[in-house]
Amino acid sequence: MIHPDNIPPSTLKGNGFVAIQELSNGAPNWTKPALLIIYGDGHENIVRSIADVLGQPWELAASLAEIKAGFEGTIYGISNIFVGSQLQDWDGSRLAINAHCVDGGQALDENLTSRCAYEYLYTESPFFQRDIARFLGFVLGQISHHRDLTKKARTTQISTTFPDVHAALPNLDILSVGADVVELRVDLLKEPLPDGSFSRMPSLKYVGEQLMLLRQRTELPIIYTTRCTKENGRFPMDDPNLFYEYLSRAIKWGCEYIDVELWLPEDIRRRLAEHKGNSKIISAFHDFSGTFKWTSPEAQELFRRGAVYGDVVKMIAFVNSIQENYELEYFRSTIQSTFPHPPLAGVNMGPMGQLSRALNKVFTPITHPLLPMIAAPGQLSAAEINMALHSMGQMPKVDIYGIGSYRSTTQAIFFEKCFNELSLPHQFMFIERAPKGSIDAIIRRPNFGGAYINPPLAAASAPYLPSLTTAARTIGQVDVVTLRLEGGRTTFIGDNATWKGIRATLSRDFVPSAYSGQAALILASAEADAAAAIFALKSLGIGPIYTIGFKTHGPLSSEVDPVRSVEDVKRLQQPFVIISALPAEKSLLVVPLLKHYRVDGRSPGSLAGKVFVDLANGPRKGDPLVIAASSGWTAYGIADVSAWTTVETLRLLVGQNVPYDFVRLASGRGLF
Ligand SMILES: O=C1C[C@@](O)(C(=O)O)C[C@@H](O)[C@@H]1O
Repeated sequence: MIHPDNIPPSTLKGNGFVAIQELSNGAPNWTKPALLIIYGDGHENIVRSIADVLGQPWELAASLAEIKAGFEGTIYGISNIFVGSQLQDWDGSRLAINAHCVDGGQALDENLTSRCAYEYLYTESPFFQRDIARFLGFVLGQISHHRDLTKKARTTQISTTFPDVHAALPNLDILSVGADVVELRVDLLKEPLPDGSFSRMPSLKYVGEQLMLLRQRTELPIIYTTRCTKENGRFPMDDPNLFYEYLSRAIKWGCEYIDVELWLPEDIRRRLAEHKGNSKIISAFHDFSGTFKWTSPEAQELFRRGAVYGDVVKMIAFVNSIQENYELEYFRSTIQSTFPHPPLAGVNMGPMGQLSRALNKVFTPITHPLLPMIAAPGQLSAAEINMALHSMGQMPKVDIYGIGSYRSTTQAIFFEKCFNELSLPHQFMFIERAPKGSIDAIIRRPNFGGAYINPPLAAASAPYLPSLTTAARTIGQVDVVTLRLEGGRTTFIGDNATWKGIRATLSRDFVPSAYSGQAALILASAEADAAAAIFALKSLGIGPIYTIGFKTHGPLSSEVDPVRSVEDVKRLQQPFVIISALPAEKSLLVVPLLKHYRVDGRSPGSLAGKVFVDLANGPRKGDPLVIAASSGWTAYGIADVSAWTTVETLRLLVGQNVPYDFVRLASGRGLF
């Protein structure tokens, strides 16, 4: 492992406001962050929105002295007019975020930008609460895409080459099917000038707004790239400080990844590493000469240098022969056996290098037919890579099963669509199962490659699945079966994706710490119907859970208490989240509770942003979601949860990332 001598850990940013602790039972214990929000004149609403997303109370203040004397758990907002020069000697006791509304016509105050730890660019119309949740979740260290991606067997990055992100938006969902990360080629952006021409380089204002736009529309983490002219980009190389300026701003904007070219002076790369906060650095090296040698000592040295500041090291060379792919593979295996960290993304450019694009496993750059141009010679699409892998025996064709009731046949059609879109070789088969029928015979079929089961299987009824994930065992239900090859033997693993679907739904518009220590109320006719929801809530560090209609007995029962009477309801801690797992015909029973605990988040000091999830599936008389929304709840239905569950299921079964919005788009209204 390579350790830079003089680099402090990645939390250098100094946003030590959030203590991230994993409790012994695995549930996180998030501390409520202390924030100071600077808002533009007339845009104080953003303070309430941010507090909503955090599940914390808020106040507006007229001076920093007032804020310093205030409660730590309260989110304070101060107008950029009042704050003036006071920020100059801000003691950092709260993380300062400059919230700038780009559609208000107000100019950005660069002085404020430089004094704040982060800058949140947003639009009021349209307004995206989920974008705030994503930004805060990331900068506060509560969400780490990188941690999840490093666990994935293969990852890809789609290199967008649009001069203006607006052009990408209509097709973004389709473009990103199969991609794990999206790259914004900042150097390829073309900022129009009033005279109809384009500026030599996009201004920071233009770049910030383009980044904001992209982030509002994709759930994928973003790589922010300023590729220089020598490495097939357009960023001029005469002033390296320009790279510092653009890249350090990307860190302030909360970009998940920044691409830092290795030719940049050491001082610039070091300073970026020292201030990267939760952003990750991709150290990038490109050689277009056609003479680069993977077998040379120089190649090893380049990796070592990249590894000093890089969380990922990317090395890319133009090649002229197929032989050079074998040399790259040898280089890759040597590097991987010598340095467990950081991961190497190594590919060859040019038609002769395409083999390496199929073999590389870390952040493989991909293109898509809908992009205006390829970002580098020889780039392949996700579908082309899958076909190549299959033809080389690296992705054998298997049968993936959908096992379920008639109702889940539309889900089956969606799976087939995805397999086609990604050119996966697998065959999809749907099998109807009697409600309590065994699936033993199915998993023993010769070409079985995995299955989803909807409705799920009771874990206790499936002794033929000896290996269960912790989630499946604790929840007591299996909704996905995957295969693992161990020592030449195949093991079947029973997993549960539903809890992840529920958790993803809960985290869409609220950060994880919003749930910690808060009360939840769950309604169901039986424990089994609510188990995945309880597990999801516990994974977010929720406080007490109250149940109505059932009692818990198994491993989920700690800190879960049944509500017995109306008197009990009156005494309960106000729930931050209500989940109804009642059957469709009973789903209106939740309505009095939604009304009783109606949300009033408009006034300062009050705790807003409460969540209602209705898991009912099927025809019913009235819709509690409508009533919940009109009582101030942020409400989600089974379509949301099922779409997220499908995203998770696809990841588990075929290792491919398909965005939530694509699932919603491609499955129409009838998925569930
Ligand atoms: O670094 C890379 C890799 C790349 O050059 C390629 O070869 O696919 C494409 C670029 O957009 C990206 O920044």
